[in-house]
Amino acid sequence: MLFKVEMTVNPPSHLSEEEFNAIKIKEKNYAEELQREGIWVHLWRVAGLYANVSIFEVRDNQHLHDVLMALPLYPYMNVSVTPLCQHPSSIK
Ligand SMILES: O=C(O)CC1=CCC(=O)O1
Repeated sequence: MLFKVEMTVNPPSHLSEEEFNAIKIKEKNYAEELQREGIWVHLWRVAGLYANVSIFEVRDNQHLHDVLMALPLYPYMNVSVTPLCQHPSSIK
């Protein structure tokens, strides 16, 4: 199942820069692992914003939920999920 996931990061004011940077390193490692596994299929920065647009390929809704809940930055993000299906004019 394919999903578009939009994430906007809201850096918390109660963490030091060092503490927040440590979470960002964990997020990067987790994102790279999911990309290697073929789960995080696309990861794009939204120009001008601390936000991304991503495509996830997962087994089912529960799998997507588990993947997103495990994001180290999850407590500091607004996340929006949109289910995708085949477009009738797509040649893929
Ligand atoms: O910077 C972001 O958009 C949040 C994020 C997702 C994966 C990652 O490494 O950072």
